[in-house]
Amino acid sequence: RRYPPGPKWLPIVGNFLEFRRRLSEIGYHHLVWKEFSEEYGDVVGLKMGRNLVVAVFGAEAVKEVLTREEFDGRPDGFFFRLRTFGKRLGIVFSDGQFWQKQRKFSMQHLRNFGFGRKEMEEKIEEETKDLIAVFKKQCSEPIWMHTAFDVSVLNVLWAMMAGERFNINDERLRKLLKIVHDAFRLTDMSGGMLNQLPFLRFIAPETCGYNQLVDVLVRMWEFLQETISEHRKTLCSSHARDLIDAFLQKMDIQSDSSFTDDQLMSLCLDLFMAGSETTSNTLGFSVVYMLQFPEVQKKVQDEMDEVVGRNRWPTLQDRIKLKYTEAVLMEIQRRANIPPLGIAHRATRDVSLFDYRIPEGTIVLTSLYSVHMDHKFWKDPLAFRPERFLNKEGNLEVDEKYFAPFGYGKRRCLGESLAKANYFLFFTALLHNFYLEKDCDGPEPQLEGYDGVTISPKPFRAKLIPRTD
Ligand code: HEM
Repeated sequence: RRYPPGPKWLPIVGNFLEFRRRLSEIGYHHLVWKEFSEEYGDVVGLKMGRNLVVAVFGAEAVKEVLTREEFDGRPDGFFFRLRTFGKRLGIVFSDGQFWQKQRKFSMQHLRNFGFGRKEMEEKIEEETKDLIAVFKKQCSEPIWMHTAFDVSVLNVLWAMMAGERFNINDERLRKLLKIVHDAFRLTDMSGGMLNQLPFLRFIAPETCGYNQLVDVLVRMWEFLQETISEHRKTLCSSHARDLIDAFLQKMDIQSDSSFTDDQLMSLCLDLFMAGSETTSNTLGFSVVYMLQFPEVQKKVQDEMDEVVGRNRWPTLQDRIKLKYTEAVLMEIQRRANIPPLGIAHRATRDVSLFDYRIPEGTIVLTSLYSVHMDHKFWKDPLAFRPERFLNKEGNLEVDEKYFAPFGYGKRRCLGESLAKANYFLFFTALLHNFYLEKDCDGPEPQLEGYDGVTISPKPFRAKLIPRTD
């Protein structure tokens, strides 16, 4: 068995230069990979600097990788360790027993603090009320919408993690979230230039993104350190107020050496980053789609008026009846492909995949984009057509093999229930309260966003017209 097909490797850099050349023409990492798949098939093998990188395409191959234990590893290397003090820590880029333990701990304690339960919904409702009130105050002018949900979305997670919330206009947090957005645009899922050719940080620290990345990390560490120190000072051994407290208590019992100061910081960093960026971008794009497809916006509002009425706001209990609205939310996720390549996996031993041999340590990328844009299954994948998720009777019909915005398998998104609840409640609250219209004096809202680990909406404003009827 042989390594998957791909372009010829050059000494030292492998396919690095060819990838960069294509990227400068095409503009998006996932579309460069798509081009490779058109030339070489559903399993493509490259060498990027020192890393072997295999990418898989189509529902069959993606599901195969995401459900096989031997692909449950995460990449290692300079870029991935930079975030976590040169060690393999955190939850997103750790693996093996360490990851299993940390994932279980985080899930269990987030649940204790409301995650996936009624308390979470109540918390989201509070945040939606607050955000809508801010919009109502500001809506005489068009409002910048691409990052409008950032703080509110983070507040829901932060309540469970750190027991606090931020004012929607909190300047420091807004700045922090802005640099997190920028950081997501600096690199790509294979670890980017810094992982492939780490010596570049000495020769071209600016161009390879090293300086900017370190700047983001230092600011994040400072912010998290303050929060953790505050918790340490006021910790009570018999009562945990939030996830940080629960972690500190576990550290104090000293029953498990994987619970350390560095790990607490890394865990917070991972949850902060994974939890804020993806959901805010999805909500940002949902506004773009509603501006570009006003007829869909109207149908959502009509459905909500009929099912929920005008006397109260939609709740999670209404979801089951708001079928068209749910179909719209799914279609936005399918079409916008916020994490187009999911999160990189790693082969934990030599494995065979279909007819190919994948050596231990190979980084494996799963093109969720290719699943959502599969021509055979979706027929017209580029079209924005929420009805594709509804059957003849008007009921939701989803084939999970072809719709996997949160991935599958053991490394499936840990925040899925929170993300879905946030997405539904913020979106419906916005459309319940306002008609959304384009701001003709501002930049046109773009369906295609900025490239990066996650695709993010380009800046745009919208006119929010209160629905008074
Ligand atoms: C719409 C919003 C979101 C989307 C589309 C999304 C999508 C994903 C995807 C595709 C993965 C990778 C699965 C894989 O490795 O194969 C992932 C992993 C992850 N997500 Fe999310 N996510 C979202 C929101 C959240 C939120 C709110 C949190 C916060 C709690 C979160 C935390 C994580 C974590 C910690 C992982 C890594 C899990 C692991 O490696 O075991 N995500 N997410």
